[in-house]
Amino acid sequence: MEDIRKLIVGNWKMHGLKSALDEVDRLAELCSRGEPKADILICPPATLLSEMAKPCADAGFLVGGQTCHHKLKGAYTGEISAEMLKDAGATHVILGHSERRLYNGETNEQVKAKAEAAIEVGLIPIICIGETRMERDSGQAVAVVSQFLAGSIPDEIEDFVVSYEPLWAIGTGLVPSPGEIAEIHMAIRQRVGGDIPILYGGSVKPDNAERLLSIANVNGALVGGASLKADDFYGIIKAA
Ligand SMILES: O=C(CO)COP(=O)(O)O
Repeated sequence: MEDIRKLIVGNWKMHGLKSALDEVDRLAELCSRGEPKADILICPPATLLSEMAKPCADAGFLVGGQTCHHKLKGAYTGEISAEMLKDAGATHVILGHSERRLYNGETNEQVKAKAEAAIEVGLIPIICIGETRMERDSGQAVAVVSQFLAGSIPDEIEDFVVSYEPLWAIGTGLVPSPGEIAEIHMAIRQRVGGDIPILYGGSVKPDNAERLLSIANVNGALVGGASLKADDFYGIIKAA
């Protein structure tokens, strides 16, 4: 368990034009100063994926998608298949992010089907789960997260990543206490076994990364806002 290599993921969400490639160059320069002790994965908007794949590969970074369709191909206007992500250079795909569950109505069943599509083409799904503030305040956090896990993870799956992202911590500057994070990550660990990386996401910043990444069973971070600027993201990578 202790030797799971840390994975630091930048989820750029709907941010980033071609000019954002400068941030990749800057990050590459910062990371070239020492051997990173973590795997670094950047999930840009799909429009940037192909273009970022080469500079990222040169710098030793992985690239990934932010979602994919559950069907491998077909008449689904506007959608992106897992195979297209893979073809563009992706190794991973974020699935079931709370923003997609919230704004696109994604259900556990859909997340599970998307994960199956991802696995079929050789992508590693990063399955996101987390509770609302109300669920936490009413003592249901562990139960909610366990329910998400049970519903979103395919039965026949070996290689995947789980990311615990409490909804109330995303973009708010709020983070659960170390004890609260440890409790959830332990519950996830008990369900997924010893080899699966479990990330924490929600207001991870350079100044709290070291503390968050030292909590038991926290094997990395899923970073939103602070992944957009290379210097901030590097601050988090360094902490790992
Ligand atoms: O949603 C997140 C990453 O997927 C977290 O976003 P922030 O780091 O901006 O809180």
